[in-house]
Amino acid sequence: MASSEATIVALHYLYPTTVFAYFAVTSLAAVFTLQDLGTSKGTRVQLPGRWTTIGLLAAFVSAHIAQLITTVVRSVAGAGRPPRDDLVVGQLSCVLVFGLQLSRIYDSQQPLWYPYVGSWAMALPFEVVDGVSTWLSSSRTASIEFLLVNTILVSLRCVLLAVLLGLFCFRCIRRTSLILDEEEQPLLSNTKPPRNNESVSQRQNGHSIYGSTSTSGDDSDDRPEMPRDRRRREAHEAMERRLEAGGNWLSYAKDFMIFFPYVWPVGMPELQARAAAVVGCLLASNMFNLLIPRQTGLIMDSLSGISGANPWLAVATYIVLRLASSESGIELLRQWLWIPVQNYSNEAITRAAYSHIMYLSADFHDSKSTSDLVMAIHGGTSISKIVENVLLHAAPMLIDLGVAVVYLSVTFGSYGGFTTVATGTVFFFLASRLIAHTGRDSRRRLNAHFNEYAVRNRGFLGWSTASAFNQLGYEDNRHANAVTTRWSRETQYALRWNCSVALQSAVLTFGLAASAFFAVRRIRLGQATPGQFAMLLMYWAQLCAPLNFFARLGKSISDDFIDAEQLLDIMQRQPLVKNKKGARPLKFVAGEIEFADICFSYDGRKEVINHISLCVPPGTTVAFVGSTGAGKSTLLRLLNRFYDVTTGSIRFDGQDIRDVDLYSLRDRVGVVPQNPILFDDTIMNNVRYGKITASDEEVYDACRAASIHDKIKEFADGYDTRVGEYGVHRLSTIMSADMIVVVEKGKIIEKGSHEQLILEKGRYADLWSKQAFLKPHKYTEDGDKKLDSSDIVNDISVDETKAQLSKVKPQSGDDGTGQLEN
Ligand SMILES: Nc1ncnc2c1ncn2[C@@H]1O[C@H](COP(=O)(O)OP(=O)(O)OP(=O)(O)O)[C@@H](O)[C@H]1O
Repeated sequence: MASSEATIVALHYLYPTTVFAYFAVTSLAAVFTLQDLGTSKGTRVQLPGRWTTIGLLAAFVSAHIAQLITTVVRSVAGAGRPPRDDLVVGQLSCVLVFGLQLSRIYDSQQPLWYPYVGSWAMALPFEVVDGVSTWLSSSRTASIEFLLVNTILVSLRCVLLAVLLGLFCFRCIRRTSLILDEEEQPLLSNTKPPRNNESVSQRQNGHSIYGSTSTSGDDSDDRPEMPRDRRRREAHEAMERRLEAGGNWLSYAKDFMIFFPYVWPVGMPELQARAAAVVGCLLASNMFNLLIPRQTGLIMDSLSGISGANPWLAVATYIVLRLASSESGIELLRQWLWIPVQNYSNEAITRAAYSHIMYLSADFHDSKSTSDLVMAIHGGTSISKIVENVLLHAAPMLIDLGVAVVYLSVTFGSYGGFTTVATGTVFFFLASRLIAHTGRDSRRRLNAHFNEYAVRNRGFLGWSTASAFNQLGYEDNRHANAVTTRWSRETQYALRWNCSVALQSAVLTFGLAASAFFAVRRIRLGQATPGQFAMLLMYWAQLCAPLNFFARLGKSISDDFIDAEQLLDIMQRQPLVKNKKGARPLKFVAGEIEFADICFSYDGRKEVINHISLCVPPGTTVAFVGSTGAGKSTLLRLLNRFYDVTTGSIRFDGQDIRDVDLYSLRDRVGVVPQNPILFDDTIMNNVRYGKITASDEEVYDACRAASIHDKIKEFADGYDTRVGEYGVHRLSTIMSADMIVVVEKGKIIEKGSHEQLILEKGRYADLWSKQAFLKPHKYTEDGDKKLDSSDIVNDISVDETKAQLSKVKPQSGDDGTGQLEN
């Protein structure tokens, strides 16, 4: 008899535990393998109508609640004592497990079937066995009314489960016949394809598919997408693409392994030892988390005389434990150990990312804005945050929670364990849902905030235009709307945030209330001491932090992955222009350059350089002249191998520049670009930039060779004169060049000396006649001369200018935007 009783007790615990374990494992597997993400990999069997399922499951949960009430009423009213633990905890657990299923089905438009259907199939035999065993064990002791109600409720639950399973089977059969029908349908459906810019997440039932990190949803504004939003959207889409390609989170995370050498201090035993010691500290913290509340209980028991222990000793032990676990104890040690490891990781990632980016070729740099690159490097530090979150926070907290459940179950019986698990589960689901909602409100709030600033800035910047068009009122209104929207969203966010905090705290308080109730009951039965009650209160307060952390963990990891996405994409790129295998250093002979019938296109569609052939003999000066966009800069970029020509070849002293070592080539080619950001420095440092290790004497020699040494010496500060930004292209240099090459639409249309081209009265003369090179400079508000990036310093005298202009006859139909490169 005792053994059958024990079997029934075990059954009451086994039923919800088995179903919950199955449901949790299969749900996690579905999330992990992305099966819960909808239909992108083909249609799948759906649960019977969502609302039908919700209705049937709600009735099933209600039947459990009804049975719980019946059990409590029967025990208290009949026997005058509380019901057995297994009966109450068993029923409560069933309410929790199936209540969770209910809330998840309610939340999801297309729930994945097998975690649910599988658990219903498992529940059915448990229900039958439970019903029969209760009948057999209580038939002699219980009243006929109780047996009747119990039988009705158990039968109802069995019927509900059978209906749910039956409906699902019916669905399966119908789907099979639909598939057979579909095989006879035309291949092309009438369904509209998704819009190009529609992200995968938006295609999945209007929901974000990867948790709460959606950038879609109703947080969009009418305003144009800001760089911050664009970066986030692109990273989010890249994440979705890679997730879909990988098929599960493990494959997805595997790509991030390229960061491993930066996160884990490979080859640095001291740092590795520190990381290992940190794990020890975490385990010690886990121990303190248990020992401190326990010691509080022991103090209480010693003070009340229950335990007979020395209260002074108990308090002293408490103080020691407290100190050891505090910021002056184990925390300090942990930080001391961990900070160098953490900083190593941030430093290594930042340095590796910068280096990698700097060695990528021009195609990459031309396609990215500086802010994109800066933000990508910044986002890379999230990698170490993920590792820290998982290893240093999640793992110890999981241990804390596990210990809590076991310890409370041992001290206060199954009720104690159950209330902890139940509160934790409800809190987790509630908090993660609330976080998703507040996350959306937070994005809306931030967007409104940035919009307000943008409108205000535009208003100030465009004040003269708004005044001239008499639109100050319109701008004022626009600003007022932006401010109102921003503050209404701030209010919305603040309210939702506070409500969500209140709700979470209420769940914890109810959990505490239930635990306290069960604890008091046990103390009154003499099964626990008042000291253990004090321990419970303290322990419970300690559990809030891990619960809060876990509720945010999913979103925080997913956000960190998104932040690191851009850097991952960059780190996976390889330069398009790189050294050939076995490339030899350039052999410098005299410095002859030959463009041999070269063609080039940036995008593979539009020819930017179109069959150009040109030979530049050693020691000659060639100036490239032509309209904006003619291809002058591109020619020089090709010479420097920023890109490789599509056809033809560029030869340096007879060697194809693609065959020689890239860096030996660049050692020989000096370029001063139109926007020489790095050249706002002294003449000495500018000349030395070509060879950083050059001595002053070598710099003088180079300038003597270029016949500018004497001129530089004439300046007040000589070689220490600062050239300033954008001050290095001179008109006189172009006029005195040995050869001027006029480029138009990627072709050479004229070449010769200045005098020859002026006399030819072609395009070059045309540019002169339009005074394209002689346009007055713009002046800043302070009266300083301001140069555009493409400006050329007009350093020829007024008389010389007049003389040159008199040689050319004005012609019509020119855009007058000619520029020079030399
Ligand atoms: N990175 C790039 N990607 C795609 N197209 C480019 C890129 N750089 C230049 N182009 C295009 O190639 C053409 C030639 O540009 P290039 O800069 O060589 O002209 P340019 O003669 O030097 O003009 P400017 O005098 O204004 O500097 C233009 O149509 C330009 O828009």
